[in-house]
Amino acid sequence: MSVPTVLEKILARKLEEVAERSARSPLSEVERAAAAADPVRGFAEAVRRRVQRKQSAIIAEVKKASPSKGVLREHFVPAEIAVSYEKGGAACLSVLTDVDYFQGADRYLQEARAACSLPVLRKDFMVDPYQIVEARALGADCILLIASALDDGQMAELAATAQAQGLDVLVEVHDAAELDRALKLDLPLIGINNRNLHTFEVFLETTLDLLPRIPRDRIVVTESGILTRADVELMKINEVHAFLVGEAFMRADRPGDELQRLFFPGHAASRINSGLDVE
Ligand SMILES: O=C(O)c1ccccc1NCC(=O)[C@H](O)[C@H](O)COP(=O)(O)O
Repeated sequence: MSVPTVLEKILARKLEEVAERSARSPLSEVERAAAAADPVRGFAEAVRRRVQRKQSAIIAEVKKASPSKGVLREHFVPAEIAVSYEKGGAACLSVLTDVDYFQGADRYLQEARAACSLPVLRKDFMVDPYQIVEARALGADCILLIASALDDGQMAELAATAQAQGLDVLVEVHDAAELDRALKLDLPLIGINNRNLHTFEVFLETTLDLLPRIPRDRIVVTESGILTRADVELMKINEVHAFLVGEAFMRADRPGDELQRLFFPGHAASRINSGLDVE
């Protein structure tokens, strides 16, 4: 028998977690909370608006720790980080809610969203429709579907639940076979994760290799391993304008300042947030 990878362990734990949570709060109760949640902020639209102008659309991640890197940030105050990201010119936030492997929490999403006006992705490992309704109840605007964690039937069911809840979906792939499966769903945001979630290897070429296979009506989000100005330039000269970035910002004293330095050097954040052309 082969040793399970970290992704496989995370997914096994998620199934237990869903069982525990639904025993504590039945679906009907979570559905009522979801129906009473604040109106959604358009996540895909916030990304699209910038990409159409060839401006960088940054989905800035709020992540205390990760399985591959351990603790990234000791001073971790999600509301403070969210404010800093908004000032630095982020288009959206991604907040880790997974407790066991990322030291995340549901309340981090709520605190980050309440502190700013940006749309928020619930960054977690979705395996059951319950978690999607829960995401809406928490105030999320978008959820993540990871193709390598789901079969076609599960992806379609989870995407339909998200749509019924009014949530956007970021569907994440790492290779051509996963991309073909993701493209069967009518979803505008395609995330290409440069990190192999089984081995943790990171290659930015993953995005560049898959790009030619993606129809022009989809928005490509390059995810993971963007650390330097050269990484950003490499993506931009290949017409990739949407980025999901965590580590580079989380290790900085002021995450929003680092965002601005990496993506909008020499420009005032007020111009970025007002939608003026800055690149
Ligand atoms: O980051 C990990 O170690 C990890 C392990 C297993 C599953 C997912 C994992 N990360 C999620 C992500 O892909 C990143 O948080 C996201 O793309 C940002 O990446 P980075 O800028 O490299 O922090």
